[in-house]
Amino acid sequence: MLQHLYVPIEDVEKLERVVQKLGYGSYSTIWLARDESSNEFVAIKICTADPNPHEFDVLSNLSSPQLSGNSPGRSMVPLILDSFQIQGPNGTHTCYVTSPARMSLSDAKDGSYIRLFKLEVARVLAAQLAVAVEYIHTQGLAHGDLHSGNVLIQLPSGFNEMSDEELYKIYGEPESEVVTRFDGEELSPCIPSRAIIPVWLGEASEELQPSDAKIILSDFGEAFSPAKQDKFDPLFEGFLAKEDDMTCEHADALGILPPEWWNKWDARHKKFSEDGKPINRESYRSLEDRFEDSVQQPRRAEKMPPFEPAERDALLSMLRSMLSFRPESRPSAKEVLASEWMVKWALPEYEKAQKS
Ligand SMILES: Nc1ncnc2c1ncn2[C@@H]1O[C@H](COP(=O)(O)OP(=O)(O)OP(=O)(O)O)[C@@H](O)[C@H]1O
Repeated sequence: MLQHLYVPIEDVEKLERVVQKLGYGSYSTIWLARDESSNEFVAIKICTADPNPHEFDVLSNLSSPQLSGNSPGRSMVPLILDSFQIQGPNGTHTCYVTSPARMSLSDAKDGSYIRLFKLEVARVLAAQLAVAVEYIHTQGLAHGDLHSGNVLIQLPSGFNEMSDEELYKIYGEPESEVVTRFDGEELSPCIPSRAIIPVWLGEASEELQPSDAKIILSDFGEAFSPAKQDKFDPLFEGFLAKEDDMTCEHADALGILPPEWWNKWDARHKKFSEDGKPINRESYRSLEDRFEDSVQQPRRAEKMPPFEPAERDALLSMLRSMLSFRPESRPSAKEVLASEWMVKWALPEYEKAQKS
């Protein structure tokens, strides 16, 4: 708990023009506020009491006006519009102002019973993600924590025209809950006395339209410079899964590991013949099987068009190359943008959405 020293709500309420809470993470709370000069909504990220938040440094560098101004990827990273500090009982909280967002992709799915996007929207989102990642790579950075909770959707145009009263009428006023201890003891002064529940500005994934599907790639807390630092993560991790089970899943989906790794994996004999055929198993799912039961079948069940075979094959071919076991065999973001699926399906859909 001591590393996660949040700001007391009273200190947030002292900030002028904070109107709602947008979200929270392990290292911050994020608030919707109105910029006094432009009258537009902004997001204020208030970090936990950490004298030197890594993300702030990264985003400050990315926001530098010297960096290529008109690259489309630049509009998809949260540029810092302003920054200040709050002193609280836990120490100094760095606060920075960025564009506000409506929801993350995972929020949009959680807000839906069917958890699917329109095919056009999925293409537009994937194209922008590749553009954004390629942009940050050109700035010498790797994001380090790409997942659907960190891809945010921008607020719809027209949101800024809303008055605070209209905002509260449509989305509700801030609701808070008193913070108590399980053992009934007094809270220490470093724990906020109340917590505000984040507002829901989002909509169900299937309702999102291509023209509204504009992303902001957020959470640069794990970003790093590959030229200065190596970082290794497994392609997939499982919650509570054993390492051998995860390795088996990798080999089922993507084929056997490179020989020098395969030969070191002793448990392979229990699950595979020496030439990599699955043995002693009732179920075994290749990448194509997983795509069929996790993407195509749910789409058909909800009467949403599935991927046509030519597009599916191009998409799987791009994904398979991105999931190569050896990092050096994986395409760069630039090469991903040049893949058949991007060129024939995703990027044209993105261009169409920009014009509409
Ligand atoms: N600009 C923004 N506009 C709207 N909501 C945002 C914005 N930035 C972040 N959020 C929301 O707040 C949540 C937490 O943000 P973020 O992941 O950046 O915080 P964090 O403290 O670095 O968290 P963690 O490292 O635990 O993910 C996000 O999942 C998102 O829902």
